[in-house]
Amino acid sequence: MIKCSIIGASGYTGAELANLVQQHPQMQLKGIYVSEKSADAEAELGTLHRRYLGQLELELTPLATADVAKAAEGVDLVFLATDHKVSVALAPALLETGVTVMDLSGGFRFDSPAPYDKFYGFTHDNPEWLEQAVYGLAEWNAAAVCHAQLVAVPGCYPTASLLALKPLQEKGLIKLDTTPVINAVSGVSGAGRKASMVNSFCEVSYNPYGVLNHRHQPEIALHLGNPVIFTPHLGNFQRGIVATITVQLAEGVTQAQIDDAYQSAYAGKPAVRLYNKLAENHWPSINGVANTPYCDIGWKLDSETGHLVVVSAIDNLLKGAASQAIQCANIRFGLINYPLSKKVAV
Ligand SMILES: NC(=O)C1=CN([C@@H]2O[C@H](COP(=O)(O)OP(=O)(O)OC[C@H]3O[C@@H](n4cnc5c(N)ncnc54)[C@H](OP(=O)(O)O)[C@@H]3O)[C@@H](O)[C@H]2O)C=CC1
Ligand SMILES: CC(=O)N[C@@H](CCC(=O)OP(=O)(O)O)C(=O)O
Repeated sequence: MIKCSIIGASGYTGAELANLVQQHPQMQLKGIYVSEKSADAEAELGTLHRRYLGQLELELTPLATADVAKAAEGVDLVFLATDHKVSVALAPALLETGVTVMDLSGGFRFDSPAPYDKFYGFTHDNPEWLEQAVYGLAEWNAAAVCHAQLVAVPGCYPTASLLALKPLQEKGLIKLDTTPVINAVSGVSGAGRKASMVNSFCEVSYNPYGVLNHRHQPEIALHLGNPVIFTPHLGNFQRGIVATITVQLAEGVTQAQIDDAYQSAYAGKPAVRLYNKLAENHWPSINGVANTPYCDIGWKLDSETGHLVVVSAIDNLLKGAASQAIQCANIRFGLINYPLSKKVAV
């Protein structure tokens, strides 16, 4: 049994994680934490998130930053489901205890501090751990995740975008010096549980935001190895992301090469479901992935112009956060592939 604790467990991704850890046949949930002065301190998780009423009965323990090492006592693995700045503040003391850390924030997704000043609005003061952290895109980085003490679980939009684009990039199918264009829409849970004007019910519309300056643009570009134009949109639904991506292919790339790129990249990778065997008018959708750990990918080539449209869909709280963190933990500790293993019911 891998013993786990979760810091930030009352939030949207933290609660999903708590549920997945509790259901995991080879994991044990030892502690769930919130900030020192949290309004939710001592509450049962199932009373905050009623889907889990009577199932998640552990109480949320308040944790002072200075005492964070307590969350590592007697456990093998700590999940950080906290804001970027909080994760950067908490991770070093946890790592010093020798525990493995899966961080769901963007606090360790880059290999240098520079993007933090420009895109995150704070100065990163831990370049050593930035260098050591492994980017946890589970289908692509398993060999490195296997040995990592600190895993930076990718952002939700980057997960959808990278899983769609990497098969093309790795096979050299994207035309040199061109920039894939990613238009993506996310449900409101992507903004977290804390109330704000932006995610207030009456304010949410369908609109772009972060145009040409969203922090996921450099994250996608870094881990793809190609610049991208990324435009996120806020949708008036709870959870899920659909990314519609337009790519200019290299001269002469055929349908067979594209199909082969996706099939060979994701053979034996049950979290990714390919739509090319479905009828032409079937595309990945929010309904197809919400509340599931899957990434669905479909594509269509315009053979006259060499443009490819790729559509990728995930649940932002699962494949975009909690279930991808569990996939990384499974890889790191050699566990069964829960919740994707066919032997275990989800
Ligand atoms: N929502 C999403 O779709 C995705 C989110 N992420 C990232 O995952 C992280 C968590 O996101 P999300 O679940 O949405 O966030 P929420 O705002 O829903 O939850 C944040 C959690 O952190 C707790 N917290 C805040 N400060 C501290 C602290 N100092 N010590 C301990 N706990 C603290 C909060 O509780 P309290 O304030 O009561 O203490 C709460 O439990 C973020 O970095 C986010 O960017 C990544 C991918 C997708
Ligand atoms: C709808 C919404 O607000 N989404 C969030 C992305 C959430 C996510 O992926 O988190 P990271 O911050 O950990 O990268 C945003 O655009 O900021």
